[in-house]
Amino acid sequence: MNKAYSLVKLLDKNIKRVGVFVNSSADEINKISKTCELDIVQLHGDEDNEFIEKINLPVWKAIRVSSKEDLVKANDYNCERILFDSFSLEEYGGTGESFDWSYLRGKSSDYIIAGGINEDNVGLLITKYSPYLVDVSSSIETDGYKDENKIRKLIEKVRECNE
Ligand SMILES: O=C(O)c1ccccc1NCC(=O)[C@H](O)[C@H](O)COP(=O)(O)O
Repeated sequence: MNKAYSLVKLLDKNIKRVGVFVNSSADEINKISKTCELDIVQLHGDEDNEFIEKINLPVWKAIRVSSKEDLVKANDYNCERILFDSFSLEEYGGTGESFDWSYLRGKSSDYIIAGGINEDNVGLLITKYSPYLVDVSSSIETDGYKDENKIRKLIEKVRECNE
């Protein structure tokens, strides 16, 4: 937690601090949120509404998509935002794989989209589906660490969508 907090302290004040958790206890999440001065809690595990109610911060709940029926699950949760990510049997997130975006059927400005987003496909995702946010992980890493050059390239592609 000390390392997380030292990184959080380096962030520009305008950047939202989002903590990603997978099946942690509510007590632990609330404690880490407070210590690390998070703004948002992003839940990628099997958390339900009863659990979400115990979280002291706004919650973004991840739904892992393997069929178009999974998108309807967005209605099941009381939370600030829904994030659609790819389903994997092995991982709760960070798979580097996209789900079939055609399931979104048009504009998706209420939703956060994740899963296999990279500098080659982020433009299409934004122009075609207008998500509330895109959430990117493995494509901007090198050897398991975030790579500044890759992050810059991805941000350039995102900015090109608004030109
Ligand atoms: O990134 C991880 O390793 C991870 C592991 C377990 C649960 C969630 C995780 N990441 C959460 C994210 O929001 C990722 O950005 C999202 O799953 C997309 O990842 P990627 O497909 O690698 O861009």
